[in-house]
Amino acid sequence: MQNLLVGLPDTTSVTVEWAMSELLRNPGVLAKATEELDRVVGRERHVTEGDVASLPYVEAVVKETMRLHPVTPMLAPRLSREDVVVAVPSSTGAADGGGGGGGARGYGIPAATLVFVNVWAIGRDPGVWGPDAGEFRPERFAKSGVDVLGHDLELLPFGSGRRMCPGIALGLRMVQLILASLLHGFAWRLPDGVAADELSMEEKHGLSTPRLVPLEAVAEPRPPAHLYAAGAGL
Ligand code: HEM
Repeated sequence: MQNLLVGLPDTTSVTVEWAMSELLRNPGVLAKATEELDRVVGRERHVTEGDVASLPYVEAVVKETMRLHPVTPMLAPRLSREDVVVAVPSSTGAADGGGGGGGARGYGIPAATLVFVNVWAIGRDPGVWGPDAGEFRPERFAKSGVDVLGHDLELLPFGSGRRMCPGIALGLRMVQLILASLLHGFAWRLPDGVAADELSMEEKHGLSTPRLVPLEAVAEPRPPAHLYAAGAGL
């Protein structure tokens, strides 16, 4: 059933809308991403897919968005095939596991248990991300090497293992390219009278987590007017 919930339009647009929301609430981050685009792409042409690999700060913005706002807060359910103890660092205060791991510290999970992995909670856990876990700070990825490819278990917006998202390459590339194009093509601000700290960040809870209320923002052209003609600058 999970593949009914995911796919291109919803997953990518939900992620881009959260990214834009965070950027509008964090003008310093928005300015830094825009500066990177001006430096790498300039203002005389549009962003192309080939530019994405040269935009590490935009990539970090996407990762930070996926950390705080994973499209599917719970991964597809798993069923444990055997007794297992999931080891955890002692700082989390987990009890001794009783699931067949010889008393190792961790969580004992008996065979045939339905397991839900809450990536939303993992992404906001100060025990994993530090005391600023609730802040939108793409810089945290500058030197960390943590990626969204399913190997780093603290960041699993596309899941992990055999059932991880088969659309990851397309989905990731689309989010990066759409976001870069929006930031490069327009100067963004909140509507008059809406302060950054007043912007609603409430989520609609369900199998996916879009914004509760649609984002409203004002866009003004940045590059020269002739680039907005159909097909120009590509
Ligand atoms: C930003 C974009 C996307 C995100 C964040 C996303 C996220 C996810 C997640 C979290 C899962 C569950 C993985 C697990 O439980 O380990 C999933 C599964 C899946 N995704 Fe995506 N997805 C995205 C884009 C796409 C695209 C573009 C496609 C298809 C073209 C796609 C097709 C699927 C399918 C078919 C599954 C079910 C796989 C299975 O159950 O074996 N997704 N996705």
